[in-house]
Amino acid sequence: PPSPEVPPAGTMCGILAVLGVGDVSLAKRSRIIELSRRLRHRGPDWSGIHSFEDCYLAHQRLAIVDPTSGDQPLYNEDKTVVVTVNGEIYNHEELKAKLKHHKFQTGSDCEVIAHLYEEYGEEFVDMLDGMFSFVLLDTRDKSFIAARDAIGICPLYMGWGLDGSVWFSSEMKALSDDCERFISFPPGHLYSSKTGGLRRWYNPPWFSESIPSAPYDPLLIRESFEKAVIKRLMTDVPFGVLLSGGLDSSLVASVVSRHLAETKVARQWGNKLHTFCIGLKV
Ligand SMILES: NC(=O)CC[C@H](N)C(=O)O
Repeated sequence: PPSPEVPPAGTMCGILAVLGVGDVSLAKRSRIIELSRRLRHRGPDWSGIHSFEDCYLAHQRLAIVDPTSGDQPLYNEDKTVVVTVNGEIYNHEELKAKLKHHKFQTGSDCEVIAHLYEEYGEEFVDMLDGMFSFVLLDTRDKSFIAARDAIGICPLYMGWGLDGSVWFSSEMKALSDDCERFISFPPGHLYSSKTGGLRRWYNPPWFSESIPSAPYDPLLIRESFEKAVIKRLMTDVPFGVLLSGGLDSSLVASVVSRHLAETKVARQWGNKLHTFCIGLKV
């Protein structure tokens, strides 16, 4: 799992989805926009909402990849599949290469989710390498799915309204007042409206092992660590590293500074690494 000291790029963005609310009034829409605004601090760059009958998908964006055209919700070609995502899909380019006959409308890493769903159905979640929480609505049969990354880096909550509606949100504050009951969405799980239940999509072989048996291999640890840091440099906007003063954040900063010059972001913003520390005045 990534260190919490990895730059916060992508840990923000706010999503809110309300499905099957049985109310298509303007008042309901305004209420949902108002609730989505409670997540504004998670994404100052854009606010978006898509409604289809009595289903609403809202987004507050902190733009990381393709800031100019990647506003959300995102869609498939004919806009029958709608998706609102918080997260980063690190292998989006490889996945796009598998979807040659699909037309992409944005450069967002997250758009791939709508097209993968069209191609593979809900099983596609296992193909994503990244951190994410998302809600996807298939307007053709009014079904929806929601999923959270393997270890729950991106937050997600799920709630149920008295009117039979199902809610998802990045933070509890957008659903606590309108839901009769709500839960923290379990990491590595997927909710599908078709089956009406949650199931674990993340099933690595080591889940069933009681004692991990790989021999100690420092070179492998080093390579994996470097790879994990490098793939998180996928950004079109400047970023920094939070230094805690400990070993982990120093290692992250040293790997980043060695690889910064090769990144897309360095060509535009320069290859000087910005670091931040938090201090207390006593
Ligand atoms: N902050 C986010 O969750 C970013 C979402 C998406 N990857 C983007 O760049 O816009």
